[in-house]
Amino acid sequence: MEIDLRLESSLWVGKKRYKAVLTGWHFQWTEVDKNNREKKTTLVPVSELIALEKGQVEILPRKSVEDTDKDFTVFYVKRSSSGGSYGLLWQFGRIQFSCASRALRDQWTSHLRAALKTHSPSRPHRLLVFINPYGGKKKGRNIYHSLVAPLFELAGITSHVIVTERANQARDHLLKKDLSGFDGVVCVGGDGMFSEIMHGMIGRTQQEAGLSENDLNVTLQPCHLHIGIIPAGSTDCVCFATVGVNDPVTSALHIIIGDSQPLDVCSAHHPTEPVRYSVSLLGYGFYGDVLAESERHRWMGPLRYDFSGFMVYLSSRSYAGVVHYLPADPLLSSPRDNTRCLSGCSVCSKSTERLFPHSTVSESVHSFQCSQYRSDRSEAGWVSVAGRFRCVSFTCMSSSCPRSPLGLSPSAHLADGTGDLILVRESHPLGFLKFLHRHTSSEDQFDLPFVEVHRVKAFRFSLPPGEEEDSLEDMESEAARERENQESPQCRMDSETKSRTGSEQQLTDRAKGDWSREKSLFCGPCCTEAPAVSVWNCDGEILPFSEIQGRVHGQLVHLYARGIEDKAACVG
Ligand SMILES: CCCCCCCCCCCCC/C=C/[C@@H](O)[C@H](COP(=O)(O)O)NC(=O)CCCCCCCCCCCCCCC
Ligand SMILES: Nc1ncnc2c1ncn2[C@@H]1O[C@H](COP(=O)(O)OP(=O)(O)O)[C@@H](O)[C@H]1O
Ligand SMILES: [Ca+2]
Repeated sequence: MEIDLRLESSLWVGKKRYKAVLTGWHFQWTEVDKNNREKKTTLVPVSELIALEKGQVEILPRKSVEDTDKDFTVFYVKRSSSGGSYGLLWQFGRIQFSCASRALRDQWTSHLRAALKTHSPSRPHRLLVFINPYGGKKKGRNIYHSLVAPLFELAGITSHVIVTERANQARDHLLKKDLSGFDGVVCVGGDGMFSEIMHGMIGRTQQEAGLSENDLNVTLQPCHLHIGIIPAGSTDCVCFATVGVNDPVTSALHIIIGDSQPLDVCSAHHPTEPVRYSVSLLGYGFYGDVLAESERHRWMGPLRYDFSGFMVYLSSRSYAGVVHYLPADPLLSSPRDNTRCLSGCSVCSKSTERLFPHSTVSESVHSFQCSQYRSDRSEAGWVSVAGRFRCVSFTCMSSSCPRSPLGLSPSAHLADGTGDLILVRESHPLGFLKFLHRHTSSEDQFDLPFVEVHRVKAFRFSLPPGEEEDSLEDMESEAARERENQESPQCRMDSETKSRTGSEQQLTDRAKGDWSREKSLFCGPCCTEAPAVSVWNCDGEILPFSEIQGRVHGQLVHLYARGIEDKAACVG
């Protein structure tokens, strides 16, 4: 039964009179001057009310200034255009109303509370918060306690906070500990920390569903707990690409009002390794090398990527490989259609209907995706491209971030069940610089003769025939044999043996995180040959192998976000 939540009366803010109206979905107030003329109206969707308190209340520091029995204070989401070129910043607005009587005040507060309950039902009440104290500029703890916790408290959210003491603590907690009673998980950190939490959540969901996540053919179950991201990392790409800004208060407000944004996830498989998941970047070649190089310069903080990017650019490497991909339906969208995935995106909404056609989400997802993928696994429809590449990148979303406001693939969609595969062939260094530089402006980085981009559902990358990768154990034992043989520092291998053992040694070193031998691999100035293989950058984590199979799982996780809001539509 629909409760009548409509209420209208005069209210006062200081000495000014306002006409206040609650329609159920919206709460609005309009200043009325002495001649009864209406002036500016503020309209707030009920779903964007943050909190409601009797009396006159301040936060930061939180105190009740004056608890008069005719007053109430409303906290709500207020938008402002960000300094950058992209999304909208959210701040909290606060207004104190005075009523003609205590009875009217109580009527307003009870109506507003009832409207909130009816029209904003999916707000979290209890959250599990993980803070990485070492992410980005190491300010995670401070950001959470000074900017976020007071807002959660105001909104009546209780949180269990864990400041991590080691890498993968959050992942292990999510895999093993009791999560009952929590409505969502909050990640205070960067993309690496988000990745850890995502791995924990996806793993836990599959465990509970009795599914083997390492099996490429298994259709994974979507996670039911939402993830909130408070940006406190180096790239903050997942936050930036799903909210439009990397601002802790904006993200906290999206969490409080229980926004929901589904997100595609790519699973990356290798025969001998556990599955890894990626949302922002699976990159071989340039981005793999940048990440590997940057690990040596972690002390530089976020700048390590720029420094390493510069160094790797100078090394001007390219790598041989064969890429196979399964194109997505070109009638639905294309990576070069010049559209942007914005809040309420119709391509993503249609995908939701396609991915989850019935009301019981889990059953329908399972049957639909299984049949879809079975046909995907046949070679029918797959396309292959061989060559030498400066980079092979795959992203499930635009991957916009402060470094690249439109992102790796500006027209990619957050939740359409596809990802964009970007192939950059060997080219003149200046051409590659042009490609990179276009990421920082609105110029089309795909409009270059050595670049191609494909919207795909799955892909795989292999080394050229005859150069396939052995298992890591094989490589390690071969590398050990090789080291024994190399007691004399002379350059004595024939070029074929050299490149083969060289590439295997590199992978072995990289697998162990040992980059120190990189230069000495090619015994001095007489051998200036570049390394034959690179590694994968999986959302900021090194995957120490070359051959990989990737598959997109549509809308596998949900974030407390709503996509990027259209500036023109939202700021009046
Ligand atoms: C000439 C300017 C070139 C600017 C090129 C910008 C490309 C930016 C693409 C960014 C994609 C980001 C995808 C996200 C990846 C993150 O998951 C992941 C982990 O993040 P976390 O540490 O916060 O946990 N981040 C990364 O792997 C970092 C990748 C960043 C690559 C930056 C490369 C900078 C390149 C500078 C080249 C300079 C060449 C100058 C030659 C004269
Ligand atoms: N307490 C900790 N000590 C060391 N590493 C941690 C800790 N907590 C999380 N990590 C790891 O730190 C890595 C980087 O974290 P992230 O928050 O993404 O920062 P950044 O954006 O600067 O890389 C993540 O892979 C995460 O697993
Ligand atoms: Ca997508």
